[in-house]
Amino acid sequence: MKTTDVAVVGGGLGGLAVATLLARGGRRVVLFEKARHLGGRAHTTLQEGYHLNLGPHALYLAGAAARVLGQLGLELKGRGPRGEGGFALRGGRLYTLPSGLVSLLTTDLLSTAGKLEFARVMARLSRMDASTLRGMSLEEWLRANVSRDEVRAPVAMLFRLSTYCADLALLGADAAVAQHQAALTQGVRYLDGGWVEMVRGLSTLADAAGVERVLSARVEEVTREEGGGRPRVRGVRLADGTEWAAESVVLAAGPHEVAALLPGDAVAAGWAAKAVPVKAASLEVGLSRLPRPGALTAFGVDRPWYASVHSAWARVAPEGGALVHVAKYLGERDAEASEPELEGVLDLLQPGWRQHVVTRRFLPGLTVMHALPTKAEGLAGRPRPVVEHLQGLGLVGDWVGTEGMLVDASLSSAEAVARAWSGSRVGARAA
Ligand SMILES: Cc1cc2nc3c(=O)[nH]c(=O)nc-3n(C[C@H](O)[C@H](O)[C@H](O)COP(=O)(O)OP(=O)(O)OC[C@H]3O[C@@H](n4cnc5c(N)ncnc54)[C@H](O)[C@@H]3O)c2cc1C
Repeated sequence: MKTTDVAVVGGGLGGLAVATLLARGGRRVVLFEKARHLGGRAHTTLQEGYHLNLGPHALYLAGAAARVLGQLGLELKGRGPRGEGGFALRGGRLYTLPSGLVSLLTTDLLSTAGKLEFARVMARLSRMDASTLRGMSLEEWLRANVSRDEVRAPVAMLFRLSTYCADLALLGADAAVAQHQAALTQGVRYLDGGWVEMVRGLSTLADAAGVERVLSARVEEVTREEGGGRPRVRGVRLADGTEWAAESVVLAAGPHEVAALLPGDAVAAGWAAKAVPVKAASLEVGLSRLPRPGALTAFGVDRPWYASVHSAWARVAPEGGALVHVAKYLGERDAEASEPELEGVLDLLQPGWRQHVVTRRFLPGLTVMHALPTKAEGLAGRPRPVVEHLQGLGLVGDWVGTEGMLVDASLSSAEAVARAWSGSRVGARAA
């Protein structure tokens, strides 16, 4: 049997980050990834010179991921929108936003009274202590705090944009407001070369720290033993039968995968049972040129749509070409999207785009986040990164820990596991 100090299951951004942090702390770390390549949902495909992420991806510069990447020493190039070329989309019509989303105040999208209320709500949101909103859904918060329907719709649109969630009746207001504040404080960055650059950067740092990686290696089960009252991990067993002994195991995968790796574990089964995933449909289009160079983003106000010319800010298309992402935020009310529906959004933003298509891809049901922080539980109710009922087990992912959503939660939980296990031998066995 092979041995290591820590076995990390999952080679997405969360698994790579936790493996690097633990290896830098002096652990022997082996990372197992079932796919042939690292990256998970941060994978980017190079198609005809266009760098296609799995849907539109933006790094929140004030979020936990940017903080952890900075601490690791990873610099990522790219830029984010500064408000130019933006439109609100309502009733099949585009409304110009002369200087970005704040300029909802200057369009004819809202009445004068609506503009005043919108400004008041935005100011209030930026100052709020999000943790006081625990137990309330975002929809309840909107109903209690925004009196006009014409204002509620664009405010809801901003929340969809920063959280990816369309189910505002389920989404906890604490998590949503914290994410909205992170998105607005310093804005976002689209990455040159796509999110695979983050994967490459982290994987170089992991190599330098001495992490051993095993690709095409599906872990089938976390092996366990009774240990003086509380059970503890013993290692992992791979699908090909190979066993690794490890003092600790970090599962950097989704809740259903985690439950499958821990058969008979009622706590893990409970995490999977209650997880409400956040889904999106995505149409990516590589164009030889943009028919309307000044039309760069469209935000759906009455429909959960979003379109953005990422190549206007990041190097993700060949010289002269353009990469456009169109997405639909899926939820209970709008559970599906068709390709023609998303094409229709692009028809509004970039009429004539069909004549310039070089490459395209439609992905109807991507999992953006494994579990949305619910009204009942909020961020505080998510599973903890260091698991209590099974010694030596850590969890990393966008459904774990008390900080952030999306990749911010993944990297925050990676940091929390590494911090908790630093200093002493990770979950060391009793002598
Ligand atoms: C359309 C879309 C848009 C997004 N936009 C944004 C955005 O704008 N901003 C943002 O912050 N985030 C965004 N995200 C989310 C972001 O991509 C994820 O939060 C992040 O990539 C998650 O990383 P992870 O390592 O936690 O999980 P994953 O990337 O899912 O990695 C898990 C890995 O574990 C592996 N694995 C699972 N089970 C096993 C097993 N048994 N054995 C071995 N390996 C296993 C998988 O193959 C996978 O590689 C978006 C996601 C999508 C889909």
